[in-house]
Amino acid sequence: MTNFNQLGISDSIMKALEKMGFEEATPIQAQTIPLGIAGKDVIGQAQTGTGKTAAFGIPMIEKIDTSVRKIQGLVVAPTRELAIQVSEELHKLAKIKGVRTLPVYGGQHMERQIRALKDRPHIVVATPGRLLDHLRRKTIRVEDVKVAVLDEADEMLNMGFIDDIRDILKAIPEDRQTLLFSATMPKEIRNIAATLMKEPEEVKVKSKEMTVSNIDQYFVEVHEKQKFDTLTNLLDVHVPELAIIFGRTKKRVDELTEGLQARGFRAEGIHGDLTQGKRSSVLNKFKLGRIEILVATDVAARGLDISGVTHVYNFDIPQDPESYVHRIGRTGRAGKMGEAVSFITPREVPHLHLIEKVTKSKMKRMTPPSFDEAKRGQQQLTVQKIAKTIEKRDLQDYRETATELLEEYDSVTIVSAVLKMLTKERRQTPVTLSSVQPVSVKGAGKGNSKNKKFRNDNKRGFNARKGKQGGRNRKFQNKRSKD
Ligand SMILES: Nc1ncnc2c1ncn2[C@@H]1O[C@H](COP(=O)(O)OP(=O)(O)OP(=O)(O)O)[C@@H](O)[C@H]1O
Ligand SMILES: [Mg+2]
Repeated sequence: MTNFNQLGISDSIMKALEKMGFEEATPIQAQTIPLGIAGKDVIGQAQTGTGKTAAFGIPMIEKIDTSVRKIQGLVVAPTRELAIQVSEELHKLAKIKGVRTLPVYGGQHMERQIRALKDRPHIVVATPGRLLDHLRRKTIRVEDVKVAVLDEADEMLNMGFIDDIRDILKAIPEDRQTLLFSATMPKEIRNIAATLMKEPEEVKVKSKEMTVSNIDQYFVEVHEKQKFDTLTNLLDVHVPELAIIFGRTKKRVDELTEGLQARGFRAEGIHGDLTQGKRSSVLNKFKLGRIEILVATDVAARGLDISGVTHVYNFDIPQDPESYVHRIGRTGRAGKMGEAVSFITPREVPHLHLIEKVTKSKMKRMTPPSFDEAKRGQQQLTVQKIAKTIEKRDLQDYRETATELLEEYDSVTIVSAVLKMLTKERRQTPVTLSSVQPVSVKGAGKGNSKNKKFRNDNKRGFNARKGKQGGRNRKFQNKRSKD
């Protein structure tokens, strides 16, 4: 265990860390903060939820000269929600020093954003598309950037973003410091990364598995048509505090959300086709616990740090193993426990094994609960509600009627009727989803190196997600770069 005061951090940030309740540095922080402060380029890889944001944020904040009203630190992150979150975390670390941070992302009002940029923040956290937009319009100045960070570096250097990232980095002076962080870093991506950096120090927090050990990982083998009923049964038995359910496509997310709502769950969906206003409001409601289930595409897979997420369900198994690692990493963060359940159709079993092999982790088989078990789960919820009402002790007004009822019926019959009235009987609402193709590992390659397999699968995953032909791919990039 390392104390932050051993890492050469200045007083104002030390105070911020104390205020944030960070007592000890995590391993990735202990290993990369001194390198970052020393001005080195760093590629940092550590598991999800282990504090990579502060690992790049602290050295960046250290380099900011607050007397100079220019952008000196630039972080690029793949999604809008992540840009906002990273900006907030940096703000917490930097405000005592007087460093001003600004998130800049697609879907936000352009004029307002330009005004905010004119106000000269010290650090900007941006999504790539919108950042390029500003660079082209010359509404952002990056000539004074001393530290550039790619958060979720492998995603940022994935084929869909690579050209954008090159263009962005070209605009920043070469004597900059470049920091790249992610929980996953396939070798081919690391090679690309090295071309953008100066003698980077590679720090990989050693662990046997790519996933964190405090996430219990399960799989449920289930036929496509039974997936939805299995999901609601599981939710009734698990009773998650907050759960994220990942679906493969936007349409799938919409259908799942509607289905869950129809069965009485407080669920809302998030994906790239929604307006930014809707995306933000859904995420805020989820953070506040006003909805209990967030249904999402991979747009919510990376980086999001929402405390209280106890369960992640892969309703559809992700194509690539990295996506699996990031998705399940939305739970089990900062040392807390979490549970991840992946649905596998019988034809997808080989894909499950591939994910296990690449991530070096094992998923335990979970027997799906029966309808009766789910029913008992639902009733338990009602029992809890009744117990809470009893504890409040303000039942005086009801006693007379209760006594009369007891003269007419026996107590078990009365309580059963109350339970029935208060329990959501979900199965009365049938839900059918459009069918989807199973994920397959065909063409994953039989090379003897795991990396090769990983790479192949990774590419396939990319194609499957982002359109197979070059043309469609391009279209996708355009769409994405508008972010
Ligand atoms: N040293 C620390 N002590 C206690 N909590 C910490 C510490 N460092 C970070 N945290 C908290 O841990 C949580 C996870 O941190 P963060 O989001 O930076 O993880 P990450 O490694 O970037 O994960 P991901 O790979 O999913 O992006 C955050 O809530 C953060 O505030
Ligand atoms: Mg992160």
